[in-house]
Amino acid sequence: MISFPICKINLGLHIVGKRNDGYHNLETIFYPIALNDVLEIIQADTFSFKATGIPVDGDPAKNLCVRAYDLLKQKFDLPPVYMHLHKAIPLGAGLGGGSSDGAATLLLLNQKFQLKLSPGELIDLALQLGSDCPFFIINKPCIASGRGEILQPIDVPALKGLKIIIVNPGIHVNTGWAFSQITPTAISHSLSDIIAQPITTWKNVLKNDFEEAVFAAHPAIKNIKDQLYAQGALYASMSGSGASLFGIFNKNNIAELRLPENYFVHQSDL
Ligand SMILES: C[C@](O)(CO)[C@H](O)COP(=O)(O)OP(=O)(O)OC[C@H]1O[C@@H](n2ccc(N)nc2=O)[C@H](O)[C@@H]1O
Ligand SMILES: Nc1ncnc2c1ncn2[C@@H]1O[C@H](COP(=O)(O)OP(=O)(O)OP(=O)(O)O)[C@@H](O)[C@H]1O
Repeated sequence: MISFPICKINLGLHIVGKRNDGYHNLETIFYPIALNDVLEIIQADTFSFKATGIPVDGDPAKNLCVRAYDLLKQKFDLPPVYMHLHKAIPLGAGLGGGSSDGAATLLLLNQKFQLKLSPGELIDLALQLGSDCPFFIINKPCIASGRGEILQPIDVPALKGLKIIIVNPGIHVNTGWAFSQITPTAISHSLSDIIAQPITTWKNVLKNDFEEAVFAAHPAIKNIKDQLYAQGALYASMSGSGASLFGIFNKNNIAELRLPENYFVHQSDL
């Protein structure tokens, strides 16, 4: 069976409080983006995992696909499988690519071996893999709170018919470090009220709390946001804890950005 794990951007991201378990409560809107990896799972005589495409760092046994399989294996008598992950989503980019692969593995195995896990049970398992993982069980625009697992689907009419450009400069921002730089504050504007307004009103009110610290540490990341606005973006922001930036444009106003050749750039319709 094959699946196409997509990625996400965050429309607004507020860190609202530090929790006793070391994580933070946040409020954000997850928006799915049509940039995807490919994951194939086939029943086999022995377990194996192969990754191709953009190289994934670290121990393959800790890949989120393998961790998702192991998590289900603790609960169910799963047969061995061959898993092939082809990576196209940049890593450690604030786009949730690894989380999406982990969630896709849970969804595929649930379907293939008829495990009958409900969406709520899949979300609980996904949260054990990472805070961004539960969203990828749903894969529809959602307003999120808690660590990101309290999810409410939401319509974002302001984005209909527009185009997105994602730029990743390949700078790695450690997520734990980014959270450690934030002093949590109570949310002053309701995210759902903001995104119900026309996109031209978002610029000064829809904010990613990580930008200040990440831009201070990496001026090259801020420079991309400035370029996106200079090229006519209706709205531009960093996604997650970075380092990807996205700009939202009218279809007839696609940016011609002057970026270093090694930067990753993706364009798609919203
Ligand atoms: C920044 C976001 O991408 C926004 O969508 C996510 O909150 C990050 O989610 P993620 O990459 O799945 O992160 P995790 O693997 O769960 O956590 C990495 C580290 O980030 C910090 N962390 C993460 C999520 C959260 N709500 N509070 C935190 O404090 C913790 O130090 C944690 O050890
Ligand atoms: N399937 C996978 N795809 C990508 N990275 C993975 C995967 N499995 C494990 N990882 C590890 O997770 C790290 C973060 O990758 P991911 O693409 O999920 O970044 P991200 O969405 O920006 O997350 P973070 O916000 O934690 O940086 C990678 O550097 C890699 O070591």
